[in-house]
Amino acid sequence: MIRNSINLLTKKLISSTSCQRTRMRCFSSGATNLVDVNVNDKTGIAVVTLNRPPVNSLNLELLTDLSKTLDELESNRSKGMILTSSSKTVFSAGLDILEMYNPEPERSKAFWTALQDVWLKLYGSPYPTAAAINGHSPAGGCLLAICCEYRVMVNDFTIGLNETRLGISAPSFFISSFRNVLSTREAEKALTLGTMFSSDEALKVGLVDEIATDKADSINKCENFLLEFKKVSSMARAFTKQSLRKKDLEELENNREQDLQLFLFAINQPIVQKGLGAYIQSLKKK
Ligand SMILES: CCCCC/C=C\C/C=C\C/C=C/C(=O)SCCNC(=O)CCNC(=O)[C@H](O)C(C)(C)COP(=O)(O)OP(=O)(O)OC[C@H]1O[C@@H](n2cnc3c(N)ncnc32)[C@H](O)[C@@H]1OP(=O)(O)O
Repeated sequence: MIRNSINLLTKKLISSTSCQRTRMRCFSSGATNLVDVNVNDKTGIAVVTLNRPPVNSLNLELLTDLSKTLDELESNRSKGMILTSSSKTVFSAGLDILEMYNPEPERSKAFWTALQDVWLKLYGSPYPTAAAINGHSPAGGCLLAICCEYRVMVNDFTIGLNETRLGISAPSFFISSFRNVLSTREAEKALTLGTMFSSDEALKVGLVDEIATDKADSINKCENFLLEFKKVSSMARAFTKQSLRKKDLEELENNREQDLQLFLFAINQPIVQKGLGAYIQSLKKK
């Protein structure tokens, strides 16, 4: 019992010493630890790192961890969040296709509900958000980035909502957050074609705000953006952001069940299953 307490104390001391060195507080989001969080004590900004190798595909567990993290940031009155990835080449590969292929009814419901939760919390967060996009960011990966208020993308990767290329339509809340960033004209063209933009193309069209040379540079640039809010009342800032995004947020809030049923209906269509099966095979053959 005493030895256990000493072990616990030693572990706490070691972990607090390593965090002090970088003036960071560390906390993990929950049981499965697929999301790491480091809060800079000086700025109050949290770097949230998706950590589900190999490609951070968004499955139920990762979405649940991310959702809990967003709750913690909100209840801790976070000064800001930078979303990034532990992978060297992928920000997030989007929704885990295996969650939609041969779906198990209860799990698919929980999966989609968790995605809705993450979107509502991230898109509507009272604290400022930025994405340090340090790798490819297709579909659901792009969704996470466009929920944020600012995007800095490392060169030589791709980003976009490519759902039509998989034979599915981007759900309505994907579309509304895309239109919050791009003009309706650009959004329509990119969504219908399923365009994946290079970093330079994404900058040109306004899908990202800055280009970075590497991950550290992207985090630095996101931090500079978030620090600008030091001069602004956080209440006024949050109210303004949420007013601008209110219609989109209410659209999903008021139609969650309908959106869930549409998803379940769509993924259970034989033609969608066939397409997803072929897509999984093509990824495996690469
Ligand atoms: C009106 C009706 C509306 C209703 C709508 C209904 C349904 C729509 C619902 C949702 C919309 C969908 C959103 C999505 O996000 S779908 C996912 C889209 N994602 C992609 O297309 C990306 C696919 N992946 C890639 O292109 C590449 O993997 C990469 C990200 C560019 C990385 O390339 P890299 O070469 O580094 O890795 P690998 O390709 O070798 O992959 C490694 C390993 O991971 C597996 N994998 C990759 N992506 C996914 C994924 N999204 N889900 C699950 N698994 C994935 C890949 O198969 C490899 O596995 P292996 O076992 O071979 O190691």
